[in-house]
Amino acid sequence: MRSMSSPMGGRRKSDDGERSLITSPSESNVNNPAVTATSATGEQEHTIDQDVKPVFVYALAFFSALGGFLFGYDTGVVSGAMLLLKKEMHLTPIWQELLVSSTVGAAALSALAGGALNGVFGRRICILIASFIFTVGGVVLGVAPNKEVLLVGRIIVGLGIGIASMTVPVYIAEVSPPQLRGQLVTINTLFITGGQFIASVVDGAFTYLQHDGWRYMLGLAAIPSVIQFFGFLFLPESPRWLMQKGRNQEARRVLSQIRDGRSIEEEYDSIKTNVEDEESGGGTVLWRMLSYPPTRRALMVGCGLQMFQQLSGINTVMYYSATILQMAGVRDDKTAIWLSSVTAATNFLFTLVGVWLVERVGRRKLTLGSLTGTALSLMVLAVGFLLSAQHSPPVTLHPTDPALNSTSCTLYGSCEPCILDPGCGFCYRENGTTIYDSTCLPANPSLAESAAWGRCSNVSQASDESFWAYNYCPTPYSWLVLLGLILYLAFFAPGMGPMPWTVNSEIYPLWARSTGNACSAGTNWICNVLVSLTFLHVAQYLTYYGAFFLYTGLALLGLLFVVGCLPETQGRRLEEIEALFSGRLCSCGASDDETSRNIQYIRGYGTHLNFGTFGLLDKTFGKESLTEFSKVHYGTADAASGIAYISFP
Ligand SMILES: O[C@H]1[C@H](O)[C@@H](O)[C@H](O)[C@@H](O)[C@H]1O
Repeated sequence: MRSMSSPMGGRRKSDDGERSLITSPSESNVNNPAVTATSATGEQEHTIDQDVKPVFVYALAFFSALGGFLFGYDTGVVSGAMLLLKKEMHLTPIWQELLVSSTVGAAALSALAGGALNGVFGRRICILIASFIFTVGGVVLGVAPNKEVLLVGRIIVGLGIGIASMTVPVYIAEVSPPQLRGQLVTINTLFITGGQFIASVVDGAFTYLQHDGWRYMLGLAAIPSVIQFFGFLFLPESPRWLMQKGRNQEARRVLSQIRDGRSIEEEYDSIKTNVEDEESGGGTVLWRMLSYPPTRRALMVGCGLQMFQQLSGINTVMYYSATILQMAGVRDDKTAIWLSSVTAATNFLFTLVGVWLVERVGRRKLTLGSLTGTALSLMVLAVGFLLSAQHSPPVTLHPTDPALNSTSCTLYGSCEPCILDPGCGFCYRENGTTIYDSTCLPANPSLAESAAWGRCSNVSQASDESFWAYNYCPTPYSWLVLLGLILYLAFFAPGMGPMPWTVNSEIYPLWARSTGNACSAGTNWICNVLVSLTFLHVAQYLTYYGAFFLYTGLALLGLLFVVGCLPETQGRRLEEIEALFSGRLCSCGASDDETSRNIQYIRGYGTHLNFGTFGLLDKTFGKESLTEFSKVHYGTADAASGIAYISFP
């Protein structure tokens, strides 16, 4: 038996058809002890669960979201740690890149493997494994004697991040009541951005400790992971997973514990029916997902959202924020690091706006609004870079030293092409807004923080006020780029940041949930590696403004995808969401506007139900609602349990 849904005419006011559907069972159906309806706005769910104060669920969400915090902390802390590490361990650019991207690469692999782990061991054990791995990784990084051990530590930490990133949203979604689910899962992304923010503050604080500062930066992550580990020793497994494993008594106990002793019968029955329904399939889960249209569509929507999250360039913007700030005139390294934490704080604060909005406007509108703003801000960033490039200061000094003959740096006539060549940087003096005595010089191959040769080769001791710009050009249009950066974060963080995680945690039926989340989280990490590793090359070939126009185009493509394919999942039970994907792919979103459509789920309990016959509907629900039910398109009832699901054309 499969739950069904479909549109049912226009949105009605609460005093007409919709209300009659909801109220009629209790008013007129004596044979039918429990009938509930859920509207697209989740109104009825609210009346059922509104007064539940699930304190315990908040505690579960908090301890789980520490996984999100570690995800954010470990991905965020590395940029500051690298500044110190590259000096102390004399890291070549290859090693720097390895230490940064090994974590993300390992996260991609373990997120994909996390699906199987989740299916076998359950959510709780997976979170325990992830926090254990985080702790080991933190300790290894903190005590690492050389770069090889550092690399091992970074890979270990990445393995933890991958498992946590796919398990935590699933766990939170499965323990939350429907009307709080979006908010609680979004809290996980709040913790991710919170982790990134704290990491930037820790980076700022420990840069003053030139020797071994990086040990504290990287090692401190072991503290929250130990807290999470011990917290989870006392927390329960997801009742949905327990039922899937046939541990029904345990599931009932956990459900009543997390619902603070409220009646759980209806929820328990609904999960149980869903589990029984799902046990019938054969073959691997991924194969079953791909061959069953609703889960195939859900998977495409889930992976598509994660892909567009990364392709709209969040990590490039985060990574590039220090450089953008340098363009804006912040030359001192330490100030740039501190100001980068302002960027991370903006990301965090606006994710908070997302937590507030998600249950008010729903996932679809939030994602659409966020992605529209993100595309526009990317355009502002691109135009800012374009104007900066068009007004790029010329090279005025052409030193004739023979040491320069072997480099390409002498070929460039202005700053823009010079800084886009990874081997060169721009050395200049300035007087107010006037740039003078400017040269394109080879960069110091290991540090790139100074020129390899001549003026600017020892910038900190230069008495003549020469500036060394390795990957930016001084420009009067930096304000536009800064504006683009702030707008970008303000729009991205409430919607495109958290919604891909939130939506993925709720669009798959139970049997496909861990595999679906593993695939989508894996897609997120793979696209993350792709975008961050290619950014500098893309910029080299397309220039910075070209790169940002490219991201604008990708964000616009993402917008089309969201408009067409993302249905609203707000307020629905996880067991009911599968029905949203029963239509053709990318027809679900387009017609699923709450204002033009009203989806209803009617679930009836009782031995009298037989939805094959409409006459019985009349008897069951009373005359008043017959007009609505005459539109019934499909209905099934399980004779044994007496639970029926019907849908409307
Ligand atoms: O949702 C998160 C969040 O937006 C982070 O800021 C970003 O770094 C991650 O890649 C993303 O998955």
